[in-house]
Amino acid sequence: MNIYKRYFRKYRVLFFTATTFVFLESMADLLQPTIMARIIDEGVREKSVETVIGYGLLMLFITFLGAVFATVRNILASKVSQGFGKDLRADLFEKIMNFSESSADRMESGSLITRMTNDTAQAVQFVNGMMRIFFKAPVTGIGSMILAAALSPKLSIILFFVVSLVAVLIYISMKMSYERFAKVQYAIDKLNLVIQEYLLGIRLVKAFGRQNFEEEKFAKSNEDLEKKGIRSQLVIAYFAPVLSLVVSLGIALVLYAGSILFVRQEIEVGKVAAFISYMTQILTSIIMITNIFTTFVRTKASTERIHEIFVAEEDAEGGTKEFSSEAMSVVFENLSFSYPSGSGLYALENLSFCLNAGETLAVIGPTGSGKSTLVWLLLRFYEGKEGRILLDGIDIRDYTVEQVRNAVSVSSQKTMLFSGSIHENIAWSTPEMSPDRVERAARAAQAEDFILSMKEGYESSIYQGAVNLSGGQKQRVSIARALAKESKLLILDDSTSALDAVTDRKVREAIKEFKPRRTTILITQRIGTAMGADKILVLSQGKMEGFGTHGDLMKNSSTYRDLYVSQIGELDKVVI
Ligand SMILES: Nc1ncnc2c1ncn2[C@@H]1O[C@H](COP(=O)(O)OP(=O)(O)OP(=O)(O)O)[C@@H](O)[C@H]1O
Repeated sequence: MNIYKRYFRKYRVLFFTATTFVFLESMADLLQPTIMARIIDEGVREKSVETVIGYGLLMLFITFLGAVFATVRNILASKVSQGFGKDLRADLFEKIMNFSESSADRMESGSLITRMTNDTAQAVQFVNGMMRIFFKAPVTGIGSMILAAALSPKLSIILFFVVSLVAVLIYISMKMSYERFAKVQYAIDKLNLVIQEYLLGIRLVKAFGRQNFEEEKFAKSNEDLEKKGIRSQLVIAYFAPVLSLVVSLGIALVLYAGSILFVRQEIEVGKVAAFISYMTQILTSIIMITNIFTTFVRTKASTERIHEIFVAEEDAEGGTKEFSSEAMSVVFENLSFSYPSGSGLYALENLSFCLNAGETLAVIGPTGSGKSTLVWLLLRFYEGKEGRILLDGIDIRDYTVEQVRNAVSVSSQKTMLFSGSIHENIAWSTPEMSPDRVERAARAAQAEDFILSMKEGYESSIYQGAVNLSGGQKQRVSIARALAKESKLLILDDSTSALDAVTDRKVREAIKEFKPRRTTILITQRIGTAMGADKILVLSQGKMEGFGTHGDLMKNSSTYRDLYVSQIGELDKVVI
């Protein structure tokens, strides 16, 4: 529950004011039965109308005060709990933004959404309840016990047994609830994931006629949630009637014992009535405490899930070195890396190559050979296990993560555009970017024609998921966005795969014209794209199969030659 501490500090004044009002409200409640006893014993029994009216008015006044206190504490409780919820969600969001890739791989997005919404809502409810009933129940309960004991020590013996029995029942129900509630939250995670996956691939699901399969998957998760939900509520379903039964038996016993004491003239009628009233207050408080414990148990499970986000690994920080040159040299020295969540096999193994500042490197290799992994390492999403990467001759870990990412622009394999205008998407790295730069980047990415053919040109909207653009159009906007960013290293990760060969060539030529001295890495499966680069790196199963110019590789790399033959034609027609 440590995560509440920092927020508690911020809201402590409002929190204490609210609890003060809760305390005052409880006092008002506690006074009622004693005044009632006076009305019966001093007013009704003595037939004194003035006494009945006097105490009656006092009772009304105290009730009114109690209502005022309750209103104030409700307002304050809402303010504090909603403010806390807003702060908690903001902090969680910030933390998730700084997640290391390993953390992001580990926590599925469906689970993160549940934690950000359901679990925080549970925490908000807990904080709200803490100020509304958490203090009220113990104060009213303990106060009632003291006043009841003062009224009749003998009847208090029955009270003691009833309260003890109820406390034991609550303890057992709490133990049973915790595990079940945690399972409910994980079932919600799973359901969210199924929904999310379906929504992301909705067209594919329909195209493959897999609706039935997806429906079944959803139904299974939905049923699982239903079962776990029922199991978690069964605890309350079983225990609530038992508690009510114990409470009713207790009241019956007090009435019975009270009547015996009354006959023996050891107690007055008003006092028995007040005792029953206090007993009801005590038992209501205990029921409230049961709710508190249920909320507490649920919140404990939710808090642990929120806590997991807060302690997740963040992007590594680094040293303080700064980039000096205009373009960036890139050196890999015996670098090996395997994904923390992967099979344990190296995604890149003992990789060494050197790319001078301003040069273009093409990385080619079959699928799964480690091409994208190289990009993630250059962006410091992951750290190499052995060996090192040098940027401008300095170990990548000696720069801050922010510096490295500022110096690199990337157009990734999975094109992702954001809802907003085309201009906003291209100028995404620098919102105040001049329209001229945006248009130049669009021209270089061969995107201007289709942008201008749209009704509102650069101000045309991109809908969520960029559903109103074709695959090739999305890729071109994504390339323009990478080009427009002021960077020293440009990485295009298979980002011209949806373009025809002519447009692909035009894009490559324009990239160099746009910023001639920018180091560029082109990741590709196409030999035609790789051929024109200053250097080509051939990867296969994470290992370097060749490195050099097109001519060098045609002589020395059988993998490269095979790729060439498969894509371009027979070797005897090849001019090396
Ligand atoms: N997040 C990840 N967690 C675990 N393993 C991964 C992860 N990403 C990639 N891998 C594994 O690392 C290896 C290299 O993957 P990578 O994406 O770098 O290949 P690639 O050459 O870019 O492939 P493609 O051309 O298909 O994009 C593959 O075996 C892949 O299964």
